[in-house]
Amino acid sequence: MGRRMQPIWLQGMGAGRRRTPFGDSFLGPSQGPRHSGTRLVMARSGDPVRRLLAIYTGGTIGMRNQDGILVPGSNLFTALKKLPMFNDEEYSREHQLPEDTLALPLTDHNQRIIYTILEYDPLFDSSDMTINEWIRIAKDIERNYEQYFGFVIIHGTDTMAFASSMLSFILGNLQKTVILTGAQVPIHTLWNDGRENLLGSLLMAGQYVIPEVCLFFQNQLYRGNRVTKVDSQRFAAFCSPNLPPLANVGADITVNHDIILKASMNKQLVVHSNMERNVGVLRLYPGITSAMVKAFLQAPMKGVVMETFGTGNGPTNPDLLWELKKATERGIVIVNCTHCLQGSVTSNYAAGMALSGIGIVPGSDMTSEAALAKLSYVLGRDDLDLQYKSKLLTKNLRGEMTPLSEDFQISLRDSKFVQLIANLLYLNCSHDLDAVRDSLTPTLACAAARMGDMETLEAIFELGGDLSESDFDGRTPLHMAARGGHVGTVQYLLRNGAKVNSCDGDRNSPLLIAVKGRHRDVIQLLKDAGAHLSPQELQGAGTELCRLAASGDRDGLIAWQQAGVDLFQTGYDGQTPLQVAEAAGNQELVSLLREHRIGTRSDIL
Ligand SMILES: NC(=O)C[C@H](N)C(=O)O
Repeated sequence: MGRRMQPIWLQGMGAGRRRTPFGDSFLGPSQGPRHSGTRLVMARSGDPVRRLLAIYTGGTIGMRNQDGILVPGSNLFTALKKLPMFNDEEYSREHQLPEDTLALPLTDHNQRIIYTILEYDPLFDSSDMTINEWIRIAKDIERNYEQYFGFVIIHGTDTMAFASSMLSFILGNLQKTVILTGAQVPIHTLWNDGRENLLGSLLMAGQYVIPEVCLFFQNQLYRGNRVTKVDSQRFAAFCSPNLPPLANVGADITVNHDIILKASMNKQLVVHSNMERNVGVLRLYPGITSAMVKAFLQAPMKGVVMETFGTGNGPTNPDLLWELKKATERGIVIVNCTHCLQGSVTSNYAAGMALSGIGIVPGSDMTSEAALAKLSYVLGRDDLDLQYKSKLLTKNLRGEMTPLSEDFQISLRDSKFVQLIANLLYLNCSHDLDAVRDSLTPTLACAAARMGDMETLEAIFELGGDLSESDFDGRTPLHMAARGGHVGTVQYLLRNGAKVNSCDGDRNSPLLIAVKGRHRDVIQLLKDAGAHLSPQELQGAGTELCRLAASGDRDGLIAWQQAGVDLFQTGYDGQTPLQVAEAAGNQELVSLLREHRIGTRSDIL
């Protein structure tokens, strides 16, 4: 018997070897080709294999013709096994690949890519896909995240732009390549686009680290939340009207490195499965009546993408505007997107201004698919209040929109400056900047919290920053928000992992800082979240209370009491605050403290 090799699929990534995708991301000049002057986001060659998971959900690509009708077709694996471009038979045999796994022939750069097919049962025409199926895909990616280098999702084209938009929001902190693809003509027919699309997707996902949800079709790799289906039959079925492709595949591959999102380093993949289902799309048309709009906006509707004319205009009919206004007042979030294929909503026209004046959120240059997905994601975030959700919708979260130009008009004293720096660090940096980012993040977050700037905190959090980390003085964003008395920010931080009793370099807890600032609402929030003053903080409390009593500082005393401190302890000289107030002749305070002592006015203090 000849010597048997260890199956190759047990080596490399599959054997549990961990690597940070970005550790391997950039191909230097000596390591391989550069294409068209762009820096490649390419996996370093020389690794024995790259393993991919191909999730087959259905769609025309695998369909079979039954009596002249196309129906979803199972067993894509067997079809691919017969095609040499998808199956290096000799290699598979020699390396004993498992039943559901195939190897591509070696790439031009000697990269071996093997892929496992996970076939859904039942398979779907994509017209039947819903948020439930997209969450299922995301969970399958999560379950298999460590074992695979990248992921290809084989999906019907009809709703693929919705799927790629939804998945871009469902999958948080993505560090690996996820590519959706499919076909206009089944892979089993002689002349089809399925082979090229699938092969291209496997090659891109197996060779490049592009930490985004992408869509590959007709030699172009697009950002998934920027695409829309524009042709029901031609092979060039998709376009990305407001963002160039991330990569073009021809004789050469050109990767548009500058626009590829930066991965959130050191963050775990998060599947946001709490997507709001009660969202919809309302396309305005000339003469639409207020009664129709009213009917559309009834419960259970929670969020609506409203497709408007041109740069975001709609009829100025007062009845219709009234219905929209009533809906926004009821808490329905409406995002204004243009029904034009290309371009952005602006506020150039009076008709557009009328819409923005009634609480409708401008959608910039988002596609309707992306806006719907974003609404579903943002409205599903139970940790945010409604006002903040509306604000978040105007922010660029996953590269789905070009930020509004006002976001770039910053000054050094403006909180937008902090936000811009955070964005630059997270979205555009090379890995040399990772260390800079890690050391600057707590400082940026503290600066934002000090200003009560929840937008920036949310941006930092969304981009993968940890909001519980302390700056060089040991202060956390919660300390800073408590100092500023920013109730909403404190609430937000507590919901997003802030440690309620952490102490800064001076051993002050957020609660003590709030007490000193007399921020009663913040004190209450912190107490409700389990905050307490430490023994060190309580040590000098008696003396501090006497000092407050001497200066007649009623609010100061109330703040200490609210934090759970007994007002009748003694100061350094054995006197109580009541005795000090008596000695100072402060009758109002004396009577308040007396009543407090006998229990009748404890509510006042
Ligand atoms: N080309 C296609 O895949 C269309 C098919 N009806 C689907 O979306 O599943």
